[in-house]
Parts: sequence; C-alpha cells; structure tokens
Amino acid sequence: MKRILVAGGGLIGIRHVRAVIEHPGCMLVGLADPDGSIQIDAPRFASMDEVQDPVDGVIIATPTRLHAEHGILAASRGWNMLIEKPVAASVDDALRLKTAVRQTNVRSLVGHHRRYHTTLQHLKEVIAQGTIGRVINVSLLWAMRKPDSYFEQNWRTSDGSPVMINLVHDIDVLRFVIGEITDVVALPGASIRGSDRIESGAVAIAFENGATGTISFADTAPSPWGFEAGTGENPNIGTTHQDMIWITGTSGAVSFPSMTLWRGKDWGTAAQKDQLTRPEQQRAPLEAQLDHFLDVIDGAPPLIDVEDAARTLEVTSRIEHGLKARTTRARAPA
Ligand SMILES: NC(=O)C1=CN([C@@H]2O[C@H](COP(=O)(O)OP(=O)(O)OC[C@H]3O[C@@H](n4cnc5c(N)ncnc54)[C@H](OP(=O)(O)O)[C@@H]3O)[C@@H](O)[C@H]2O)C=CC1
Ligand SMILES: O=C1CO[C@H](CO)[C@@H](O)[C@@H]1O
Repeated sequence: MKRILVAGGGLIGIRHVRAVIEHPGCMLVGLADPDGSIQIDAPRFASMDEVQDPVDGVIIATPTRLHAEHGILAASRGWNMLIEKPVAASVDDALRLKTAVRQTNVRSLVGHHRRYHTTLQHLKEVIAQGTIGRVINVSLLWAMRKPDSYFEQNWRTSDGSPVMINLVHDIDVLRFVIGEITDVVALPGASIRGSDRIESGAVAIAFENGATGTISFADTAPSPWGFEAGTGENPNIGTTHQDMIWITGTSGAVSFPSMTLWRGKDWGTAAQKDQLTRPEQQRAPLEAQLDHFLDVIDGAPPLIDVEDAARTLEVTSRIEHGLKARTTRARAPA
C-alpha cells in the first residue's frame, strides 16, 4: 500500500485527494495546504515541511509558481512526485527541478493527464500507423468562457493566462500525437475582461516532421469546441462531444474526438467517410494517471517525466512570451 501525500487542496488538488482515498493501492498520508478550513477525512498539514510521516509519493497541486520549489523540496525528502502541469513557471525552474530529481534519484511524473485518454492514445496509433499517410496539417480549437470568479483574489488574477494553464495541455497533446514542435508564431486577441492577461489568440506551429498547424484559443468565448467539452473529461465543464482537432495527411484526414476518418485520392473524387472505433475509457484519465503513478513509484517508465514536460513547457513559454511581446507593443503609446 503506497503512502501518498497531496500538496495543494484547490480545484485539482481536491480531485487528487478523492482519487487517492478511493484507490485500493494507496492511502492518503494527508493534505498539505495553508488553508486550514479545507476539511478532509485524513490528516491536515499547513505545509509539506510539517509532514513527518513516511511518504512514497507526493502529488503537487499547488499554484504553478510554486511547483519547482515544492518539487525540489520533495526530491530532497526522497519523495517520488506527480507534479501538476505546467511542470514549472519557467523553463529555468523546470531545469532546476530536473537536476534535483536526477541527483536524488526520485521518480517524477507530470500531470498531463490527457495522455491517459484511450481515444487520444488511439489517435496517436492511427497517425503512427500511417492511416492518413504523412501528416500535413493540424488544426486545434480550444475556446470556453471561464467564470470571472475563477480569476478573483487568487494566483490566477496575475498568472491566469490560458496559455500556461490550458494551452500547455493542447501543446502536449500535439507533441504526443504528431511529434516535436520546432517553431511557433503567435498573435494575441483583444482583451475582453480588461485584464493584463492573455485571453485569446492564434498560434501557428511547425513540427520537426514537416507538418504545420494552427491553434485558436480563448477563455472568453463560450463554445462547444475544446478538449474538455469534446471528451467530457472534466466534471466541472459541460460536455458537447464536438470535434476540436482536425488532422490532414497525404492520403486522408481524421478528426478528434469523434475519430471520423476521411480517405481521399485527389480532387476528382469526394473523400470517403469512415468511422474509426473509439476504445472504451475504463478508468477516468485522472484515475488512470494515479494507477500509473503507483507503477512509476515501483520503477515503471513514466509516460511523461519532468524532462519531457519541460519540452512541452518550453514550446508553451515561447508562445506566451511571443503573445506578451506583441501585446506590450500594441498597448505602448505611439
Ligand atoms: N491537470 C488538470 O486538470 C489541472 C491542473 N491544474 C494545475 O494545478 C495547479 C493548481 O491549480 P488549481 O487547483 O486550479 O489552483 P487552486 O488555487 O484552486 O489550488 C491551489 C491550492 O494550493 C494551495 N497552496 C498555496 N501555497 C501552498 C503551499 N505552500 N503549500 C501547499 N499548498 C499551497 C492554495 O492555498 P491558498 O488558496 O490559500 O493560496 C490552494 O488551496 C496549477 O499548476 C494548475 O495549472 C489545475 C486545474 C486542473
Ligand atoms: O488543467 C486544467 C486547468 O483548468 C482547466 C479548466 O479551466 C482544466 O480543464 C484543465 O485540465
């Protein structure tokens, strides 16, 4: 029975707490969070420093700017870690964390839980098998309207850009399914909430394998298109089952999550539609991620460790900085 500590009991941390309590292969050592009012059926600690009980693994679900500090602390205690995405607030922080993980020989897994979606894993296989030929383009749309309260009086007021919070997932999905991203160009959209944060934009990307793609994103537009809406993965976000990724190749095209396949030859014949099967999702991604974390603690190779997640972060940070640079220039007095 693995002993798991959770650090940070907010929006996602409390879901991890529940998952750990319900999992037959682990027990909850407790929750470390300075907010003493969070009540759970397990010991409470104001911080990770207070924990004296033995810990096999810690799930770090604290605000992003604290990930590196908390990950380094966990490593110094010899605790294996599942650290929420983005792995750190900056690439430098991620690299410091990578070094600490290496030096202490602890194991790391990063919370890019979308990688546990069986349909996404199937999409990756379909692409790798060459079902649509060589990948040419990908188009991804993620747009939702977050409630204003999400940004009120918490770390997201300043650090709440949907690029670092949400697009980091989409970038990881594209790396997972299509391959490494080598180049990005990003354009910011208008501010709707009047905040200094990035709220929406458009990104063009190039992959190492020669494919290119576009991403449109917004946290200000209520829409049926986005990973959570399309897959129904987040209990807090309404499900629409609409597609949100479209991929073209030299002999066909496929859209996700419906897994609609189109086979074509040239413009003389209409592409033929086919329905690929969608494997059943037996365990919710967050639960499947916890199953995997317990295996990682036992020595299984992690699906995405700090080093790999640092590459997702590097691309995401480039997008964030590109958007910010253009926003600053656009708002500067002439
Ligand atoms: N994989 C996923 O689906 C999701 C991942 N995330 C990621 O998880 C992280 C947390 O996000 P979210 O849950 O939305 O944030 P929340 O603000 O809802 O939760 C963070 C919690 O951490 C607490 N905290 C602050 N400082 C410390 C500390 N030193 N030690 C322990 N706890 C601390 C906060 O307390 P206080 O409020 O008092 O400061 C708060 O309760 C982010 O990195 C985010 O990107 C978030 C949502 C979903
Ligand atoms: O990581 C995440 C951050 O928050 C989102 C909601 O805004 C989640 O859906 C997502 O998985």
